[in-house]
Amino acid sequence: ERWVYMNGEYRRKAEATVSVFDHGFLYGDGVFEGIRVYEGNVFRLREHLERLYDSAKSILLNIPHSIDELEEAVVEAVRKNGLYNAYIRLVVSRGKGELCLDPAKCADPQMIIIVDQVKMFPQKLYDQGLKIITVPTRRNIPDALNPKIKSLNYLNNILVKIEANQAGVSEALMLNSDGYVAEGSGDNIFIAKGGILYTPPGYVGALDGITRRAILDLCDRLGYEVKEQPFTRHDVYIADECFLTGTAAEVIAVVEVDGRPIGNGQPGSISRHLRKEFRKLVTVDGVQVYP
Ligand SMILES: Cc1ncc(COP(=O)(O)O)c(CNc2cccc(C(=O)O)c2)c1O
Repeated sequence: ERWVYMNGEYRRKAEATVSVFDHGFLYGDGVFEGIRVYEGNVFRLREHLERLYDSAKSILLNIPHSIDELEEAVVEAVRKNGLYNAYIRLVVSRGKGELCLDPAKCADPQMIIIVDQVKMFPQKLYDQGLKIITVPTRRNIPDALNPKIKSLNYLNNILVKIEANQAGVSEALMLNSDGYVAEGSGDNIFIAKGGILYTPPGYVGALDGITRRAILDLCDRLGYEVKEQPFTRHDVYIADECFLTGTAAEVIAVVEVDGRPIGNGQPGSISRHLRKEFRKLVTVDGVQVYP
């Protein structure tokens, strides 16, 4: 039986409900984080919380807790559920309001912490690599709804997921309005060419992924050169390797994009190496829940 943290108290899953007048439900007015627990370690919890507060600040949503209090609440929620390997969904919604957009009419933001089992890609996709496509749906332009804000507004991503489903693939890439590769529906992208790694810089318009940052740190430590510069679908097609990074995906190789085999069509040596090293990182880099 799972416990859900809601605004300072725990409720059973069945009682963990929000009002139909909650603007998170009505308009996607809120922010969230997806975090993983590995063997009792909440991977990079502080970085996730800092991003949550940045996203909230950007939409002028006040989180009624300090970041230290929230860190404590997350650790406590994991402990309360007695899980060592889990997926945490942190949600802050604008809260109950009137049937109009005005956030000023919402008095009590909802602070929710869900702790549950992890849903991942099947192991065979890690061994064989993903076949993905690029889709016509572009990533939100930064001067509309900035893709760096991890908001509850995931329709841009869901539309991409629908196009992936229609094409019978498990992930799809969005371009930005200039035609440069931005990211997947729920993950960041890296390619490798001639031993050098490339990943889109922030200004292309993508979520500043925590896993992406962890891979950049790993590349630094392992001596892989990484260039944060824009690239196109062509650059992906002719790359030696391609892989995606994200809390759910972790590090997963891409072996085909729009029908073009990437490299020799097998997961590449760099992505295999980085995935191995990443798996070592996740049990130590973060906050331990249990003594
Ligand atoms: C649009 C987008 N881009 C990149 C990432 C990777 O960011 P992190 O490395 O910080 O996770 C995300 C995060 N995507 C994400 C996070 C947690 C769960 C799920 C899910 O598909 O259930 C998806 C995302 O939603």
